[in-house]
Amino acid sequence: MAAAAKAAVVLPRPVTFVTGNAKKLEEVKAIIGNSIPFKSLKLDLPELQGEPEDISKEKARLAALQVNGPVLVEDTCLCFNALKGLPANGHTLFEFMLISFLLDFSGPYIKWFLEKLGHEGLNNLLMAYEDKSAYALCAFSFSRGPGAEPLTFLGKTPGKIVPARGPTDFGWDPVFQPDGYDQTYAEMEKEEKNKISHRYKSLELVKSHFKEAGYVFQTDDGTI
Ligand SMILES: O=c1nc[nH]c2c1ncn2[C@H]1C[C@H](O)[C@@H](COP(=O)(O)OP(=O)(O)OP(=O)(O)O)O1
Ligand SMILES: [Mg+2]
Repeated sequence: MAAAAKAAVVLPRPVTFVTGNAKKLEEVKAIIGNSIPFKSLKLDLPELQGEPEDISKEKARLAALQVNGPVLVEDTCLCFNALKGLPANGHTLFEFMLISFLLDFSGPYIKWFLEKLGHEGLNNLLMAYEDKSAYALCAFSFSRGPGAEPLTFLGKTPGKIVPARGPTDFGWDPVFQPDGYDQTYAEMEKEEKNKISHRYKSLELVKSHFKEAGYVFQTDDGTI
């Protein structure tokens, strides 16, 4: 008798990528191509702050409930290395409070910092430090549906913070220069960014997971 094949996990088609950010969606479309059947939904999900991985997982839980099906979400951070190893002495109380806030939260709070301080302000945060190194971190989470524990996939691209160069249509792209390149993310061709970015690396892991898991996608009428 032939050995029984491992039962395939059948999921309703397609996977919904939930984001409120059109530029993210553009990149995700370009990177995923047709390797995963997906559609997108624009929802601004509430984001609990904390570790990037936890924010992403929680986003996936909420998204799965709203969509009532399989979802992908992602949370992206920009983290400054100098602000981690910083001694507290020699700083005013205000700076100390700001620094302790940044130590824990600079990554996940990048959206807020970018909105309030702009590109120049992000550079100024590092003015006193020689170490301008940073990393872009993307945490994709996939949930098979409401109640399913999300799986998280982290992609990280190291680089440094520089004065803004290039088009300003996507977040902090103009101030992030990846290691090994003399262009900022904003100055790079899209295809180039999508070959090395935090988002690309995270999505490569998502794609591998989908391949290994061998999910089978079923449409409403039951066809696969
Ligand atoms: O590749 C990127 N290059 C430059 N900037 C970027 C990138 N990816 C995200 N960003 C910005 C958008 C937001 O200011 C913050 C992340 O916040 P994050 O919550 O993940 O994004 P979001 O709220 O815009 O969209 P979503 O609805 O998917 O949560 O960094
Ligand atoms: Mg968000």
